[in-house]
Amino acid sequence: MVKYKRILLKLSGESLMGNQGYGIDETRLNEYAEQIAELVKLGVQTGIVIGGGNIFRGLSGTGKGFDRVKGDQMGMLATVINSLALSSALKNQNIQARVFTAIRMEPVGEYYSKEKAIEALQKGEVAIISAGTGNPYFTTDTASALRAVETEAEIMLKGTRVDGVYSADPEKDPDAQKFDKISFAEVYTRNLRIMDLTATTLCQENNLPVLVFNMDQKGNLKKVLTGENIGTIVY
Ligand SMILES: Nc1ncnc2c1ncn2[C@@H]1O[C@H](COP(=O)(O)OP(=O)(O)OP(=O)(O)O)[C@@H](O)[C@H]1O
Ligand SMILES: O=c1ccn([C@@H]2O[C@H](COP(=O)(O)O)[C@@H](O)[C@H]2O)c(=O)[nH]1
Repeated sequence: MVKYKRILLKLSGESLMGNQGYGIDETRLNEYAEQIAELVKLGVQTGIVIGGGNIFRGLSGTGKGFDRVKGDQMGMLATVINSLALSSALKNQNIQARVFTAIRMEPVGEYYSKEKAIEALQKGEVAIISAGTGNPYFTTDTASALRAVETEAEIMLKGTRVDGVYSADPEKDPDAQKFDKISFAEVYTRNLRIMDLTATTLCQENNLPVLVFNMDQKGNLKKVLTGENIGTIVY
């Protein structure tokens, strides 16, 4: 018995590089694909948005003299690369996946529409929705929130490399305390940056709960779906 019928899974691009420092680590990619395949076999309708931080982020480009809009477009293309890699890894697990792109670029992927993505989900195909929102100055957290709301997902699962939301960034503050649950209002008042503010607002305004959990630990995705108490729920 699974807890959710339709989900939107946000994967971190940065996690996809494993210990390499750049690009895609095949071991990590295949581990993600195995975890997702388990879910699909349980009948969970699965939409996915992947970040691009393992390849390029627009903001870091501006520091090197890139035009911000061009840099963001490069970042969005990075998410397409990650999405293609994931679709290929899922195919190796005998899972049907369709890559949608927010920027038109057939035959690399199908141009995204809510209807096409929902149709894929209803057929039991994984809908990997890439190229962010298609617009600069956003992030893939915001794209995830947007696609979750559009595709009527019950929850956004933010699979990341920390095991939940903390009172401060746990990668910087060893004394940070983990929350089991936290309201969106408290995320604002405590200025917690597990997602950017645009994404947080979109989730809050549309009553979309977010579960933050460690995706790099094998088996965690299934635990989330079978109702085990891991991660932090933001409501
Ligand atoms: N209060 C907090 N609680 C937990 N994590 C936090 C907090 N504040 C900042 N973080 C950071 O947020 C990161 C998770 O964000 P995310 O998974 O989106 O990573 P990313 O590097 O932005 O990936 P992407 O490549 O998708 O952009 C964690 O690695 C953690 O360091
Ligand atoms: O809607 C969007 C989403 C993303 N971008 C750009 O892509 C990179 C990679 O995404 P991350 O969320 O940081 O992993 C991001 O830094 C932006 O430059 C975008 O412009 N619009």
